[in-house]
Amino acid sequence: MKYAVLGAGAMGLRYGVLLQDAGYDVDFVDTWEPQVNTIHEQNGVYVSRDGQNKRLVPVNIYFPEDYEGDPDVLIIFTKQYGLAEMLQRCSRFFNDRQYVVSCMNGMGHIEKINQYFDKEKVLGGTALIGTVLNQAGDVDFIGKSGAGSMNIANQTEIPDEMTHKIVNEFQQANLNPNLTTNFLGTLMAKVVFNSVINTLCTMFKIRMGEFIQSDVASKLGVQLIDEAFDVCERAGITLLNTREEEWQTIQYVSEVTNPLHFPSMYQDISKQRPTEVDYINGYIYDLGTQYHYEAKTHDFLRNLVHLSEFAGTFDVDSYIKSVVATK
Ligand SMILES: NC(=O)C1=CN([C@@H]2O[C@H](COP(=O)(O)OP(=O)(O)OC[C@H]3O[C@@H](n4cnc5c(N)ncnc54)[C@H](OP(=O)(O)O)[C@@H]3O)[C@@H](O)[C@H]2O)C=CC1
Ligand SMILES: CC(C)(CO)C(=O)C(=O)O
Repeated sequence: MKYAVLGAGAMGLRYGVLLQDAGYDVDFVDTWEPQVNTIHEQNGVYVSRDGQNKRLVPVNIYFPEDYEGDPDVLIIFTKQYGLAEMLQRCSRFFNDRQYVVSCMNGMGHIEKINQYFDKEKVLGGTALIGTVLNQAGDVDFIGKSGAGSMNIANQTEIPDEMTHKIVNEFQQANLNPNLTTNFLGTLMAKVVFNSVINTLCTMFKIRMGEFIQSDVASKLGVQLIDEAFDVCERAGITLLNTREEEWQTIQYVSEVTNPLHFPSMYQDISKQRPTEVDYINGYIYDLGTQYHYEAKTHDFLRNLVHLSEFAGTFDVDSYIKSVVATK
């Protein structure tokens, strides 16, 4: 099948390059000018694995307005806050035959995708696959080949022929897809995962493997998992895992699959970009309030991450000068 990846950042490049390596036809579409221009200038994207064996992979990349392809499947990997613009700019090449797969972190994307695609065509997924965009045109695949895995579910919860075809091609690309029939439970299980690992590693600027070595890792993780599960139970969402399994997944991915990974939220903070925390811890808190439950730890962490975003972009020199001048 022919794929178009909308959002050729870290994860879009990972999925697209792996599918291309497996022999499938892939185009990339991005709105970030340095990314598209650098990849054109270099005649490809530099791809390494755990920082080693850098190779130049030729890829076709376009701005949305220049793309003339006719893809069967769209793979969407923007940040939550960048999705609306991407969809709007790409809508000229959407049609009702296309299927959409998105394994973005957080919640909020499905409603936006449904403004353009019926739920029969939408597959939501989650990726336990760490990837880092070093700079425009240069991406690092974290973990050994085939080490990560993903879950995927139809929004209708009824897999059709096309679903099995997509899952099969993702399998050929070494993405280790696991097809489930619990849409919200699948997506929310990853939100819970990210609400622990992304947020805490970002706050303390540590890798997943460092976090999990700490004596307090399980105490912190279990508290956040418990609150998130309390919210989901009230909202009638049956998560894919039990509370214990969720913590075991965090342990396994941090120790075995991705110990060297700085979660994507940390990457955002370090590049002085906004984070997705409102769509992760913030989503859990906001969902809880609809059921008269306050997930206070999630709200507190959300605000700490916002403080960190603020501190990262705050112009300290000008502030000190202005304070000194008024004295
Ligand atoms: N990285 C990871 O390990 C994982 C990430 N995810 C999730 O996947 C989704 C995509 O994340 P990811 O691929 O990491 O995101 P990236 O930030 O690497 O890329 C997303 C988009 O952001 C824009 N962009 C990237 N870098 C910059 C920059 N320095 N300045 C301005 N714009 C930039 C790009 O274009 P444009 O402006 O067109 O959007 C890009 O397509 C998110 O929901 C994330 O949480 C899920 C699992 C793992
Ligand atoms: C931690 C990870 C890779 C999941 O394993 C992730 O979702 C992220 O970096 O945002």
